[in-house]
Formats: sequence, structure tokens, C-alpha cells
Amino acid sequence: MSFMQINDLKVHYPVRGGFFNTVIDQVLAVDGISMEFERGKAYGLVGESGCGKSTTGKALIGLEKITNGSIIYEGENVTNKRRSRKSSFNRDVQMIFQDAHSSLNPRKRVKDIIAEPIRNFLSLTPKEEERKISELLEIVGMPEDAKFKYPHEFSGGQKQRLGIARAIATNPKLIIADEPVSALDLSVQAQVLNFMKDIQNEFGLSYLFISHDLGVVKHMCDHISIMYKGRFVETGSKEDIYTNPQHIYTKRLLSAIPEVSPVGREERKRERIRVEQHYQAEHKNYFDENERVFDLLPVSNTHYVAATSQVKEVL
Ligand SMILES: Nc1ncnc2c1ncn2[C@@H]1O[C@H](COP(=O)(O)OP(=O)(O)OP(=O)(O)O)[C@@H](O)[C@H]1O
Repeated sequence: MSFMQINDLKVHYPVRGGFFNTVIDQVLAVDGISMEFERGKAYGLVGESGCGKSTTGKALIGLEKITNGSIIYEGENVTNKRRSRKSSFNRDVQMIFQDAHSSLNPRKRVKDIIAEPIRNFLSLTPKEEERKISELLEIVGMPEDAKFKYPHEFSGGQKQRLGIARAIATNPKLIIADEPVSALDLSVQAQVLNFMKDIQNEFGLSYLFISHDLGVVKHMCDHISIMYKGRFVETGSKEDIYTNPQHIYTKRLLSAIPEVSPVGREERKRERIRVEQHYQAEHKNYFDENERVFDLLPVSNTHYVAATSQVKEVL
């Protein structure tokens, strides 16, 4: 049973120009996506740079204006309430940003950074607040004295842990994690990802994991949506996407995942060339004249794939 639904979400940015600086065009950053979130599940949003992933995340928490569509949270339409401090949605949906450094206020001590959502959403006495901050630091594996330090005194991985401590301070139901590890070293990436998995299990958290890295998403997510130019190309369970991809764009993305092992390297290269040739040959059947994909059609209860031009004509 889902606790949150996004219906036909659109975020369009006006492009201004000409002598009178009028609107001459629009960037269809997010162009009609729908998703549902269940408790304790991790959802992946994958696609190449500029496809609309971050805009989706920011629109959900109210940092971008929604052009069209709705967000239903626990049965209530919260599309226009996302900035209200009183809304439980704001307490229950938190975000972790890619750049941990710039998402932490450099002039504030860690205790004040973590206390921010606590003061906004929980009514705690100063003593309770102090205890809560110590608890959160312990959960993210940081020493007690970290609370008196400033963000610049920590490494990238530690800063990301502080960002996570702030995000989980209000006991949220959903955390939107926008490329949370892409700025970190590979070894620290694994540490932070494993830690995020641990707290997911412990607190029954749901994640919307935004990434261009299909390897990371495979490790973290139960359900994956592949995005291209603001629309979903394919959406389904991890198994659907990785073992039975249907859209030529998904197949192309999967064939491009780098593999370290030298075993089967030549075979993988031949497969990549084959997928690319198929992609080029079939392109016009899968994308319209503006490079947009057609509407999603169900393949099964959980697996949806953008139609081809032929199927669209039949419909
Ligand atoms: N404020 C804005 N005004 C106009 N266009 C914007 C604005 N913000 C984003 N865009 C455009 O919207 C599209 C989607 O951007 P978005 O940042 O969501 O992509 P992304 O998939 O997150 O990319 P990346 O992986 O590089 O972060 C891009 O074409 C981008 O240029």
C-alpha cells in the first residue's frame, strides 16, 4: 500500500528572449511522470545528465514550482502545501544533496545544523534537543564532540553523514537522495551506501535515490525508473529492469555499465556495438520528432515501457 503518489508531474521552465524579454520557448525539464512510494522500499531515478532527475527531487520538496500534476501524501493533496511548516509532509519527506559541503551552512556548528529541522518540526526542550543531537550523531557514527565543530573540519564522507543525520532528525518516511555519493571516493561511497541501507532497515525508511549510476542504483533500489528528457522510458522492479529491459534506451544504458573484470571483455564490447546499432536503427520508432518518448504502457503489473510509434498508432 503506497503512502505517497505523484501524478503526471510537470515542471516546465520558461525560456525568455527577444527585445521585450518575452517567453519564447519552454524547457520541459519534467514532463508528466507518475510514481508511487511504499514504506521501506527504495526507488531509483536514473538517466543521463539533464534528463530532469534533480528537478523532480526539488519539485517534490517544494524547491521548484510545479507546472502541472499533483502530489498526494497519505490521502491528502499536498501539491501546494510543500512549503508550509505545519504540513506533516515537510517533516516526513527530507532530502540529502550531492554536494554535502555546500548543503551545510559553513557558519554554523554541527549542533545547530542538525537542530534546524528539529526546531522547525519537533517541539523539544533544550535538554531533549541536546540528547536528540547526540543520538543522531551516534547513529551516523560520528563522535559526540562533532557537535561543536564546523563543517569544514570534516572529510567529504563525514559531511555526508552529517547531512544524513540532519535528514533523519525528524524521523522521516521518505528521503530523497540526489547523487548522495557521487562526489566521494569509491571506498567512502561504499561506506555511505551501506550505512544508508542499514538505517533504511532499522527505521523502515523509503528512499528516492537519484543517480546516473546504474551500478549504485542496482545496489540500493527495489524499483527503478529510467528517465529521458523529462519522461519515463521504462519503470519496473530491479529484476524487470536489469534482466528483462524492454526499451532500446534502457538496453543501451545497461550495456554501457563499465565492468572491471577482464573476463568476457571482448564479448561485452561486441554486445555493446550490437545494442548501439539496434538503437540507431530503431530510434525513430521509439522517439517522436522532438526526441520525446511516447506514453508508458503496462507490460505487467509493475513493469511499464514507453510505447513505440507503431503501438501508439494502434492505440
Ligand atoms: N532554473 C532553471 N531554468 C531553466 N532550465 C533549467 C533550470 N533548472 C534546470 N533546467 C533544465 O532542466 C533540465 C533538467 O535539469 P536537471 O538538473 O533536473 O537534470 P539532471 O537529470 O538532474 O542532470 P544532472 O545529472 O546533470 O544533475 C536541463 O535541461 C536543465 O538545463
